[in-house]
Amino acid sequence: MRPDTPRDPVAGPDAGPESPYPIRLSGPVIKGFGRGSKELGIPTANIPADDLSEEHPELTTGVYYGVVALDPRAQSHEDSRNDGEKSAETTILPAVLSIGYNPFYKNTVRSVEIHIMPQLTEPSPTAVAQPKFHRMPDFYGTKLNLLILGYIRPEYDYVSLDALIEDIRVDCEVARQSLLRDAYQRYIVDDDQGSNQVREDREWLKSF
Ligand SMILES: Cc1cc2nc3c(=O)[nH]c(=O)nc-3n(C[C@H](O)[C@H](O)[C@H](O)COP(=O)(O)O)c2cc1C
Ligand SMILES: Nc1ncnc2c1ncn2[C@@H]1O[C@H](COP(=O)(O)OP(=O)(O)O)[C@@H](O)[C@H]1O
Ligand SMILES: [Mg+2]
Repeated sequence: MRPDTPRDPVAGPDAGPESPYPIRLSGPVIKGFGRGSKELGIPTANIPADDLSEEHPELTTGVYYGVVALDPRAQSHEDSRNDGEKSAETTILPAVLSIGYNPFYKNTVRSVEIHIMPQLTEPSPTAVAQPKFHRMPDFYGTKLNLLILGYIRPEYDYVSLDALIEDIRVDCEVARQSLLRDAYQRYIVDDDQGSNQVREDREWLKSF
């Protein structure tokens, strides 16, 4: 059960991601249990977790923050004349995610669930007590690239659905404040100050 202790406003070192981060994950967006939007009002894009134990044994269950990109070609499907061309612009967006068994729901299989947040230049919808979590048009089947930049907390069970929602709201704020630091914003905004490694990670994020 969640301990009754105050939450830190940021997670991870100010100087930037520390080993083993950043960690790269990618996959098509698949169906989950359909609870995210319906029960919690928090949509989460689920990607397959099958190869996680072999490919990333260092990724323990828990809540993380990072950045994501969605394959822009999936969004411009109708315009098939452009097929194969990478003309559409890829946007990098902030994200908060959970990896694990959702102890509140007692899942028997591990899932990777990503809640995509609005750009950091927009006001945060989760800074208030009655939040409206960010919602985009559905993008099932679209390939998603995720760069995990830091760890926030372990997964917990909760006394109520409201307590789970409130903790995820705080996760969104922790992720946002963590990503607003210079060394992390570089993964979202290309300010020419990033190292070669940051540039490589950004290139990877945008490669579909
Ligand atoms: C940032 C974040 C933190 C979460 N933390 C927990 C947690 O501590 N315990 C838990 O049982 N589920 C946690 N969840 C998972 C939600 O319960 C999950 O998103 C919900 O069950 C929706 O599942 P679905 O995609 O299969 O519909 C978290 C989800 C997110 C996005
Ligand atoms: N901000 C968002 N973050 C993640 N997914 C979103 C967001 N807005 C809309 N979606 C869509 O909602 C779907 C997830 O909703 P959810 O209720 O968690 O269903 P599921 O159980 O199938 O994962 C995603 O697959 C995606 O298509
Ligand atoms: Mg989901």
